[in-house]
Amino acid sequence: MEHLLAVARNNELKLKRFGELERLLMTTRVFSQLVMIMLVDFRRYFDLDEVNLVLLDASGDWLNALGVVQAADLAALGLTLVDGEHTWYQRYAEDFRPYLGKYDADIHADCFTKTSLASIALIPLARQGNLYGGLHLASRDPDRFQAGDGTYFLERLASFLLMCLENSQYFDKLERFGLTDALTQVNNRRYFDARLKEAVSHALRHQQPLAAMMFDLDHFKQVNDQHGHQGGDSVLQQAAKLIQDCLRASDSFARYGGEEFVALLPATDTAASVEIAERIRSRIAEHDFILSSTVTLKLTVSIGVAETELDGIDELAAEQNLVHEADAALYRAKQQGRNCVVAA
Ligand SMILES: Nc1nc2c(ncn2[C@@H]2O[C@H](COP(=O)(O)OP(=O)(O)OP(=O)(O)O)[C@@H](O)[C@H]2O)c(=O)[nH]1
Repeated sequence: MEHLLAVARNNELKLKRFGELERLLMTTRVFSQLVMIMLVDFRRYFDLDEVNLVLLDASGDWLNALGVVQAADLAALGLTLVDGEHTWYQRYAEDFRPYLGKYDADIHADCFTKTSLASIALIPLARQGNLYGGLHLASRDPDRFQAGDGTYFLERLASFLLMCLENSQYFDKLERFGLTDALTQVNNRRYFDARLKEAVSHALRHQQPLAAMMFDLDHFKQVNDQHGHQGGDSVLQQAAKLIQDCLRASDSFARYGGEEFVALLPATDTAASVEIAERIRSRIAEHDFILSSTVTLKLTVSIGVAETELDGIDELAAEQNLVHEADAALYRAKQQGRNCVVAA
């Protein structure tokens, strides 16, 4: 009797705590925070030895929601974004039912990083015959997950998680509309300011270089004067695309205002960024900007490059200095006659 009472109390406590976790998941709208709850809190809550999350990301939406820097941080905690088919995908492809049972390194090594695991649960995140990812739970206790255990709770958890993840993506998209420049469709200043904070903090933490580039189209006023504001708008759109195409996916690029653009290049020092800036400068100079079927024009760009200090500096000062120095270098490029790259 005593024992039954203890079990009942224990179950009640578990349900109450799970209710709290569910509420937390439901009210968390930011994708990265949701992932943190799934990777860190789940581990603690379910007393597991490893938790990993795989998300199918063929469209790149999840990666976009995180940004490359944050995606790398979460990857270290157990998030894998998969842009195509993967061995684990075939694992679920048959019926999208959870697998509970023994951990076999020959079969399951790609789902976990630890090797001393005894039992696992591989839970597909699926709905209506579509697979979106998988949650992988592992324990050193061989009895923790056993073939034949009921999977109702895990399947219910998986569909709940999928709903929360999708919701966070809707919120991210809504937010993103406020972070995109309407004319050029590249990121706007607000986006850049947020990314600058993250990128500087990451650079200081990992003692990795971080470069900034400021771009300003030369004599842009004349474009407006000669071809009208619409002509100027079209040039801005083409220039934004040209510059963005020269940058990596891990770089952050934004319209800073007017005819000024800015880029952040993680893990890139001054020498490498000057090379990249030089490539962009000559690409713009060579480009025929098309204004109509009969009118094209040539244009140049001036570029200022700077690299963040890594030693003895706080984050806020590093952010301000980086932008200020790139801007000062750009000013010098203008003074030196335009159509050139100047490093701080
Ligand atoms: N068409 C268009 N023009 C813009 C936009 N934003 C800013 N401008 C124009 O960009 C021009 C910037 O001119 P200035 O700052 O004088 O510089 P500039 O003519 O580019 O000369 P330098 O920068 O010194 O080489 C101004 O005429 C602004 O009106 C925009 O969204 N569309």
